[in-house]
Amino acid sequence: MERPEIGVLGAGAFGTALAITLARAGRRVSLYARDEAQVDRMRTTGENAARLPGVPLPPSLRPTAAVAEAAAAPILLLAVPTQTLRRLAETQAGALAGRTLVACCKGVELGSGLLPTEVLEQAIPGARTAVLTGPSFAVDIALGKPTALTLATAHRGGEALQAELATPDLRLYLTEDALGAQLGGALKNVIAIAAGVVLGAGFGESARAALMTRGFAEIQRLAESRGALPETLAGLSGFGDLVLTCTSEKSRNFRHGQAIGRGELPDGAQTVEGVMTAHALAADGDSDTLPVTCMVSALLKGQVSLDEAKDLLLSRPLRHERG
Ligand SMILES: NC(=O)C1=CN([C@@H]2O[C@H](COP(=O)(O)OP(=O)(O)OC[C@H]3O[C@@H](n4cnc5c(N)ncnc54)[C@H](O)[C@@H]3O)[C@@H](O)[C@H]2O)C=CC1
Ligand SMILES: O=C(CO)COP(=O)(O)O
Repeated sequence: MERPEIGVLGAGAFGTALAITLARAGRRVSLYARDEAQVDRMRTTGENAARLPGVPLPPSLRPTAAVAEAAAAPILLLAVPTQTLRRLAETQAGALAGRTLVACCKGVELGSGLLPTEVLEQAIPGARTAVLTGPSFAVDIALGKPTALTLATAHRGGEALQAELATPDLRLYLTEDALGAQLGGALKNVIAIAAGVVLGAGFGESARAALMTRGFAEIQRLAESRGALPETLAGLSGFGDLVLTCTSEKSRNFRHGQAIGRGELPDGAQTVEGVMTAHALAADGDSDTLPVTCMVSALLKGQVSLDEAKDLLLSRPLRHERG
């Protein structure tokens, strides 16, 4: 029996990489981009030069500018930035209804404080949702390098979905803790900005390790207070992604922080999820429970200087390590 087609909505770096690995594994995949010119270029050149230059699109991958064509598939991967997810879901609610919707984004929505699956469930009542998250750079997935991710869904049918989305290069670990998986993925971007600031400002790798440790404690504190499972946070979508994003210059969040730490202007054209997520969480939190997040938000808004941020980041009051 032929396996169902998969629709990927959003032809950025991550959506294109996921479409490529699935198509390479023999799946029929349609990749929706809202920009017709981009679709024409992908069809004629056989690559997504804007986001993943040099990686060929397999023949079973069909770029399309018709959302209904991609959304005809029973499983849809929504690979757009968190802050644009609601608009996509609301404007295409009819086409998305009745499908399995897999959020492939990491962040917290500004204003509502909601996580991606919560946004989808609000925009499309009764939606069957999941989230695909964890440590992976799009370029690694696209090039067929081995990657392990978390597939999280609180709905039934997780095993079947796992079987549909796993590829030889993309190993998927299943959990029902969609809350923990999403909070880990959202917060690690904020900590990665802070890690970039620390290195960019020349505070050194030892300071970054201290910051990552405190950042991880912050992720655990917030997520567990909301009911996430500790093992989720210790897994790929939490600790795993924190390590990758805080230690690689391939990360846009890390590079964003690095530029700020160096006193340079960050590249405003990139998707840097941690910026809005920091503001969203800081709006709702306080510097006792979310010290790094609140500091990153204040630094990004220009409310504290780099020197003040350094003190806040690295010179916390002496106390017991477990505190
Ligand atoms: N790039 C990476 O290595 C990874 C990215 N992610 C996550 O994937 C999500 C997307 O990031 P990227 O693909 O890297 O960003 P990107 O900036 O490369 O692409 C975002 C794409 O979304 C499209 N888009 C925005 N609003 C849309 C709408 N309403 N309808 C259709 N398309 C729309 C844009 O045109 C753009 O092509 C983010 O949440 C990111 O954290 C997750 C893992 C790895
Ligand atoms: O989420 C990612 C790695 O897992 C990609 O990180 P950036 O969005 O910082 O590039």
